[in-house]
Amino acid sequence: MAGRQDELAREQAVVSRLYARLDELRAVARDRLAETRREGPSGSPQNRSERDAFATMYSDRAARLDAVEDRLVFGRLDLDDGATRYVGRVGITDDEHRSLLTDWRAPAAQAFYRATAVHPDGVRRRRHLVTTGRTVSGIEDEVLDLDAVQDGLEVSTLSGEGALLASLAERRTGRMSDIVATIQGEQDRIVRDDLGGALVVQGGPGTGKTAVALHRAAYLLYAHRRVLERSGVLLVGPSRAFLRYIDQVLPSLGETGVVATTVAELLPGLRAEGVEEPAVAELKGRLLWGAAVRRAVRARERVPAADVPVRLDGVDLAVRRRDVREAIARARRTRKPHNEARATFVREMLTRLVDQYRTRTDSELSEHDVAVLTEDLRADRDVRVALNIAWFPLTPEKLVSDLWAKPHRLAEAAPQLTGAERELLRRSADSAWTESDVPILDEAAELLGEDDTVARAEARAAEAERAAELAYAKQVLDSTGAGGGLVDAETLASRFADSGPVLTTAERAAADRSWTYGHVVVDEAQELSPMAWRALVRRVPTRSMTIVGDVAQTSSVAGTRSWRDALDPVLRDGWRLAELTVSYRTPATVADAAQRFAAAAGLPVSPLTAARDVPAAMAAVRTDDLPGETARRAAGLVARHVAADGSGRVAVVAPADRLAQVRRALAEVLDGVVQGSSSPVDGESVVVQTPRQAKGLEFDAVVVVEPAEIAAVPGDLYVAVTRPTQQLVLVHSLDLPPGLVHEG
Ligand SMILES: Nc1ncnc2c1ncn2[C@@H]1O[C@H](COP(=O)(O)OP(=O)(O)OP(=O)(O)O)[C@@H](O)[C@H]1O
Repeated sequence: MAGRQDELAREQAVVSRLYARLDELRAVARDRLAETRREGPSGSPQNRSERDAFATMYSDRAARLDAVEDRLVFGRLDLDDGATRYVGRVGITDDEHRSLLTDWRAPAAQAFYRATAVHPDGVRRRRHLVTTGRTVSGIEDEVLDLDAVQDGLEVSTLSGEGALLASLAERRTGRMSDIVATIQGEQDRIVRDDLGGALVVQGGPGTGKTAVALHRAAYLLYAHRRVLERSGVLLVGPSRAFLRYIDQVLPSLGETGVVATTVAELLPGLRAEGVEEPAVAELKGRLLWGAAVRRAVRARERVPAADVPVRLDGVDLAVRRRDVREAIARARRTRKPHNEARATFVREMLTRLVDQYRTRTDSELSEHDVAVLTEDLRADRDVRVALNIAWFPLTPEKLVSDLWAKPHRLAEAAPQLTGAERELLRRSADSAWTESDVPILDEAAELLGEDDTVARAEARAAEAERAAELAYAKQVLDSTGAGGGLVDAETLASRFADSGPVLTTAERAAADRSWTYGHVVVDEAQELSPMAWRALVRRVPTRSMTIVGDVAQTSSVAGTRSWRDALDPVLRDGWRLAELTVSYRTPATVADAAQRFAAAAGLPVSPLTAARDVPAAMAAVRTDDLPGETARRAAGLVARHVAADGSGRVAVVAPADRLAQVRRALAEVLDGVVQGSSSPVDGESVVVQTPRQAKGLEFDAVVVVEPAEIAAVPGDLYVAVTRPTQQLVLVHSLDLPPGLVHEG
């Protein structure tokens, strides 16, 4: 015992020293920030923007150092050569740049996650340090000794088992936390995999796909900071509620520059809040819309049925069919988007009308005459109308809403759809946009482009200015010796370039539909339709992606049951598959029942082994009073799992048409505790949700109401029963679906 106390004291001394150094570094960053700000708003514009850039750099650094307070150091490696290495959230060095703490993402930390007795990787002993605040409260050692394995002494395949199991047993708070101290070997291999190409991570519920995807984003930002800081990383999740559930993970890993969005929010400034039937979403998700939108755009580049007479200065002219045909062909040859190619079409037509005028009046026209005539023609109402009809300037919204509201437009664009399918898509022009409209709108935006004659001139001027700023920023970095991996010349230049508040890469990217990212992370990727894949892939020309999901949990009819079917059309052979097989969330009893159900229902399940079991993890109650029994059971779970400090979360997962009655019953039993929120992030201890709202989330305990009804979409029931970390209660009046054991 004394030995252990001594060890704790020794580790405490190291940990205290690391926190003291962290405090020093924070103070330095704050002092520099204060100094920069003290200089006030004087000096030349160049001085001011330089100061702004440094202020942003120091405040970024201060924010990063603040974010790593909790469990700053969590590991220690004792190496064969006698050296010792501490592993933590960030790298810390002393005044002389000697390493005190190794960033978990550095190559030197990899052995902390990967070394095993069979492959010790130069490690003699791995130590997990458990800290509470700044106090070391526990130590767990693993001696990587092959003899022990051969003697059958070391049987666990989990690394840092004690620390891992303790973290799995913790009460949930409604927010996801990082797993940096206990990442397992199979997860670490995914986290540190190469940046290039698309990596698909398939795994059953609770195998850590979301956690791994987020840690991988943090790892890539560390290992490829120069590339990714400039181009940015995009994270796509299934809903706003889900993004809020995970939004503290990356900051706790010291990374704040990731753009998080949903498919519904992919287009800046457009809100897609409408809802629609699954059958409509499925239709809109089909790949056919790529070609259909192209046809719809082409239909707005049209030769009139007859020549259109126009009159200028008493001279009769005509917008002739042949001229329109040739001008259209010429404009198309530019291969520019519709609205941009329109300038070529209009110029060509005006030239031909001037030629007609010259022939009709049999006159010599000076350069000046031609310029005046061209402008008069351009301003003439009849000419404008005739040219618009031939080449209509369009917004994506107008193009797509015409498809849904005007049957002839849809028939012309998507002739392969049946009459019944077209009828299904029909809706009025003022209907709200839905999530499945977004990829179609994106396709339209891509093909239409912008009418940007002015914008292009501005862009050229801005580009010249930016080149000058870049040169200046380089000079600043050289002369001050700043940089140090925190900011590069381009980032600095882009900060100089903004006259308003300094914008980060993430802010600029989020506001720009055509921004292309350096890496895209997609979670719950099985739900995406083929059209949504097209829209995402467009945003990452390098195809560098992390795609995580579970094809057995698919609930959207537009989603996928096979990665090959979903990805081959958009990524061809540019993707590779990795699998996660250990469930960290769900107790073994529950995981096994879920697997039996899924197999019986024919879902494409992945192999799954639970990391642990929990006593009395599962129960089923048959009743004629579903709402009442549900409420009583939920109240029991709240009493058991929600602590006085507010930690602990309980969910009731019910079919959509039962939510209201369940909420009412619960409100009676729990005295108004349930506010009707559908998100655990809002601090409520108990929430009532549909399986789809619960997707990706987790709770200490879950009541699933009438599983047989939820099983109408088997993936939904699979999701519902795999949400608890401790306890699952099935409340039912109908027979349970096959595989879910009744335990009374
Ligand atoms: N190595 C680990 N150490 C500690 N906790 C872990 C580890 N791996 C996963 N977990 C925990 O297991 C739970 C499930 O993880 P996560 O939500 O990432 O799984 P998932 O595969 O995305 O699940 P689903 O398919 O249901 O969305 C989380 O609480 C996560 O923190």
